[in-house]
Amino acid sequence: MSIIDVSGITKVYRQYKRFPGFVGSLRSLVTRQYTEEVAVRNLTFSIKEGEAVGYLGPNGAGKSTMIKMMTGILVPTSGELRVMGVVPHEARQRNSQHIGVVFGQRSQLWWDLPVRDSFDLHKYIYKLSDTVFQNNLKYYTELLSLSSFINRPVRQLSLGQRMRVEIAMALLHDPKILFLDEPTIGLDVMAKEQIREFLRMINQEKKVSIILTTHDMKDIEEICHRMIVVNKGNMVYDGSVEQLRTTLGDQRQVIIYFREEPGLIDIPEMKLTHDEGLRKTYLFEKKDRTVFDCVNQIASEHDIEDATIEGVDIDSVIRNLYRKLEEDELANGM
Ligand SMILES: Nc1ncnc2c1ncn2[C@@H]1O[C@H](COP(=O)(O)OP(=O)(O)OP(=O)(O)O)[C@@H](O)[C@H]1O
Repeated sequence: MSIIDVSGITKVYRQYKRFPGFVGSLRSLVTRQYTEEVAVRNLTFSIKEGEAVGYLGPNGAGKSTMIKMMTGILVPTSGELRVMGVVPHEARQRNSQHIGVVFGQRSQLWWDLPVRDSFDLHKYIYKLSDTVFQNNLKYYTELLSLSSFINRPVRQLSLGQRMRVEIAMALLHDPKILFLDEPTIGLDVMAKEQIREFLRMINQEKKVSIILTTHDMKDIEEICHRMIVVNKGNMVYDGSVEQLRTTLGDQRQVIIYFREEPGLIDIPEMKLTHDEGLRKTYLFEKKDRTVFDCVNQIASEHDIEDATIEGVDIDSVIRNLYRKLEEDELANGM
């Protein structure tokens, strides 16, 4: 059963031109000249109950805009969007019963109040029964190890502690869907890992559907089965990481340690991606020859000390996809 249905959604931002100075500001009011920015362009997808979906794309691709439309904060310019049958911006309150939202860069907590008071306010706003509230508070306090700072004001918490509180709060009213915009941004490796483990658990055990945006591919690898990749408002991929690897073909990362500078290596299958002097990294993409064949040719023409051949990791898969998009744009003169 699908819980989110997005059909032909477009969001255009209108930015009014401002003229400088006092006279300018009057002119801005009168002329109302504007430019338009298409942040999301004719997107269609649906998300099923229990799915964990990574929403990816380079900076400015339109990820936050899409999340804001699904949570009802922004109104689409055109198209149809339903979250559990509800049009989010038309019924924000009803929509908020089904969803939890975490914005990594913006807190939903009361800065000067103890954590516990923010939870109490949430109980009041969502009209939670004492039983549901107490049970969930206990459950998330334990799972996210909140007890040592639950009576401290939010402003005294570390970023990692605050993120755990934000996530607990977003889940207190038992939402079916959790939206997270960059939940691990700025966290250290351990804190990231703790949050990923928790999200994986509530997705698998509590069947909470998860939609998250991130620039950290490990978040996707460890939490999401599916990823939607957008670029300049358009969808460029929807499927599993494995499928994307296959779609991009047989790619390998080849690192060669040369004894002396080799100059240009002119082999169509081998693209230089990282140049650190005598240590060079190439992306091998299969055309007519095998990777061993290509490395052998380089070894016969140059003095090399060592070479390693690896399958590409998920970071490289996405980097290669973004690079391909850029190359296509350049080729199309965009
Ligand atoms: N309030 C706004 N007014 C005008 N333009 C906006 C507004 N918010 C976003 N944009 C523009 O819309 C486009 C998409 O922005 P959005 O924040 O959705 O991207 P994003 O994929 O979340 O980016 P990032 O990874 O950098 O957070 C960008 O070109 C941005 O400049």
